[in-house]
Amino acid sequence: LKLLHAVWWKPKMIEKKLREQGIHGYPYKVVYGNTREMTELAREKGSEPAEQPHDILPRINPLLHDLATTHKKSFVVWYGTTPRVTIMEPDLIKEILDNKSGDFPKPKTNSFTHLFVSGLASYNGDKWAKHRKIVNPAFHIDKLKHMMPAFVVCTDDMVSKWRKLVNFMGSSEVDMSVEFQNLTGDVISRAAFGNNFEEGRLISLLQKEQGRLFLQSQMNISFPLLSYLPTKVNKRMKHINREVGSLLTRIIKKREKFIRAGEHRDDLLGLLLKSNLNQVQESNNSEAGMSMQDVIEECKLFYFAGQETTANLLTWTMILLSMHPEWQERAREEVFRVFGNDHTPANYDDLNRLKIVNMILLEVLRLYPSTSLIRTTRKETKLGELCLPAGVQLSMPLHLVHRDKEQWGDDVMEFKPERFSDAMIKETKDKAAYYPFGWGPRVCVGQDFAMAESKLAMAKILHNFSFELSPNYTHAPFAAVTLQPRYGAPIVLHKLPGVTTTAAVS
Ligand code: HEM
Repeated sequence: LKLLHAVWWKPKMIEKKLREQGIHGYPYKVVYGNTREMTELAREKGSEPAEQPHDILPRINPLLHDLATTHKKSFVVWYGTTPRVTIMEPDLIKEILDNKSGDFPKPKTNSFTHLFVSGLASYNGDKWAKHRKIVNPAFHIDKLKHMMPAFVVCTDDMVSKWRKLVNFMGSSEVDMSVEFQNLTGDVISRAAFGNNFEEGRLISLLQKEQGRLFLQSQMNISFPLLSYLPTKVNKRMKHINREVGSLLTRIIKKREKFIRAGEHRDDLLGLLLKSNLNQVQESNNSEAGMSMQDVIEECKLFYFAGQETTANLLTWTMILLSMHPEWQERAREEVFRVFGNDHTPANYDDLNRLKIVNMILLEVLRLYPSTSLIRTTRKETKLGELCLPAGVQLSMPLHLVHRDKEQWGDDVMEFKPERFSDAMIKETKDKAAYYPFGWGPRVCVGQDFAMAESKLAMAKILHNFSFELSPNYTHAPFAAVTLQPRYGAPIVLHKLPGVTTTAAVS
């Protein structure tokens, strides 16, 4: 009876309540929900060429596209027995993301997901509040300023390597998605672990493999129980989890020893441990701080939350600037105008002078953001005029809302960085029609970190190279937590005339 209730009665009741409030979708099917339709539609329409390159939804999620075209604002999709209601209206999105009383928590993650990622991003309630309070100070702008040398070293390493390739061949084809995964992994390793950079790099590689295996395991949406069986993939994931755990334990213990000896380092780990210690001392309560396991989870999260997201932002920026060479030229002209022939940005304040580069990054984040923010209802909850039953997931898909004609106008599918001029940013600031870094109390803790890293990398690349899409590039974005180019991002780099090696890399 319990099983029947869970797989038939409960979903049917929720479906009825949603339908009564005008929330429609594909009908619920026992156990599978709409996963079969999703797979079939993806197979059927997923490879159809897009009319406009940035009109990507019909390809990446044909079911969502179909429902959004028919129902416009709110509709439901069944992931197995879980209903997921899509919310498109900025006022409602703001109500959900701004909620401070815990009415819309993040969905619970299972023990298998914890192998890959846990920490701040998946907690709710008091645990989230405690961790957020401790993690926040480590990402403060004043602290970021001290991390700039780490960003500069990693970016210079990458640019020097490219210059060698280009100098040798005249021009060179590089897969940007691979290069930027390496760059952002190195930046986090250096910014987080300073002197323990090499161990950090190993963690980065292992976490990258863990991400790939996790994604592979999630592809089995038709057989979700596979996640729990001792398959080769699952065993490897458990092994990586242990390995990363012991690497991080060693680094953290070493660092705690230094702190006890009065020696402090201003990298993310040092700042996190210091903030943790302050919290315990101020409240005179050891429970107010994080445990060793908690710190390990937060460090792992830095890789998951900060590596691929930033690598994607940079990868799509290179692709879009290759598709729109007039903007590539405008951005390069700005970099040379602001810094001259012999310099590139070297500190945090320098980066604020790059207005056009900033506009470009914001427009790339509009068109190619992470996929969706998800919250849930634990009890019957009011949202605007709606009364949502318990157990409903709420999805706020960035790639859909960022492409809503009502919010952005008829040219919504066009790449137009001028949308993000200072005046326009002010006008749309309070409207949750643009939220690439989330919104409200759970807004991305690393957004200034990511923007600084991306502006620096783009400034140095523009200062050294011109670039274009390789004939081997196929525009096929696909959604796997973040939006990625399915077949990589091969781009041809050309040496800029008249730029000397030392000046270019300095
Ligand atoms: C372009 C790069 C990035 C993008 C697009 C991005 C996007 C986001 C978004 C949309 C959220 C909110 C998720 C939600 O509300 O469900 C988020 C949260 C978060 N991000 Fe980022 N992020 C980026 C870079 C980073 C970096 C570099 C770090 C750290 C090194 C980071 C750490 C976090 C953490 C810890 C959270 C969880 C915050 C919380 O729940 O309180 N992110 N990010």
